[in-house]
Amino acid sequence: MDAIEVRNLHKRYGKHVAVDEVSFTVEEGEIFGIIGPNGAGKTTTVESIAGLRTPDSGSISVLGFNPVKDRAEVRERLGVQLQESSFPDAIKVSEALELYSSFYQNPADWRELMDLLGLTEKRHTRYKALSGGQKQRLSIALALVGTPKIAILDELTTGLDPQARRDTWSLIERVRDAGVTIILVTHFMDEAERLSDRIAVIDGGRVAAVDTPAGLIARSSASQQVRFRLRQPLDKSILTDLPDVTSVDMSDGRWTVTGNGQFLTSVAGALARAQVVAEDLRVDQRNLDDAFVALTGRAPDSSIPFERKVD
Ligand SMILES: Nc1ncnc2c1ncn2[C@@H]1O[C@H](COP(=O)(O)OP(=O)(O)OP(=O)(O)O)[C@@H](O)[C@H]1O
Repeated sequence: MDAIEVRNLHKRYGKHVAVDEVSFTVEEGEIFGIIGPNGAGKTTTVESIAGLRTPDSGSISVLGFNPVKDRAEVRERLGVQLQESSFPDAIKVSEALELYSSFYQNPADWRELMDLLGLTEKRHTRYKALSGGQKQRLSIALALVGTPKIAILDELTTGLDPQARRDTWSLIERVRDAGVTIILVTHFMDEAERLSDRIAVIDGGRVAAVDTPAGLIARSSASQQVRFRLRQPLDKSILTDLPDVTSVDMSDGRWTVTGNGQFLTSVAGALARAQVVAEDLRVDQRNLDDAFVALTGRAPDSSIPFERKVD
């Protein structure tokens, strides 16, 4: 069964169309990534799924419920970590978790969650005194405290240092393994590629593509390169004649072969047949960044600063 079905979602702010006929489905138990340039309509889309914004037209089903009409049912089953969580400055970590858990019929053990998110030492600390990373982890804990069937995580690791990001990724995988369906909105291509089962690329309010990370990468037309050195001489035509090889350059003993499709396998086979050994071999892999550029014409925004965790 689909956990979420979004059909022809449309939302405008004044004259500005923020979301334009967006459709996709999220399967139960998957991590569904949403990526796209700034202002693409990602937050508007996920906040509509959570019932926090009312679409102008289109339909949304969350586990069979309508987020606007069946608000209580959706709230009980869907947890949201919003981009800018704002809590009273004076509230303490444990108080926030206890308070939020009281909103749900079947809450998680908030002390366990606090421990899982590495916040136990900070349980008596007031919200305003938390570091950016700690605030972020608290907002994740609050999204999970209602034992939701679906969690929406918007900018999951923005503000976290590299180690804390990796810890958070492991946590999210554990949450998914426990059966929670996750929608992950992110600016980080490595995060989307590592965590998502499928990804929707949203650009200018429209869905540009929905596919697995590997499927999106395969769609990007960018070619791949392999570089190596050869001890023995090699007739260049052995490589240029290979299928899928588009160019071969050699200078200072360093070879650069560009191609697509299965060209790496053909190059490796040709070198083996010629009985030459490649040294210092380096493959420039295509990744989700390339797919993002191919689909949106823009480079992903990787300039979001992170804040050092102060523990
Ligand atoms: N409440 C609002 N009132 C007016 N315009 C809005 C409002 N919320 C969003 N917008 C505009 O709608 C468009 C989509 O915004 P949205 O926040 O959904 O995009 P986003 O993809 O989440 O962007 P970002 O990655 O920067 O968070 C943007 O042009 C934004 O300026």
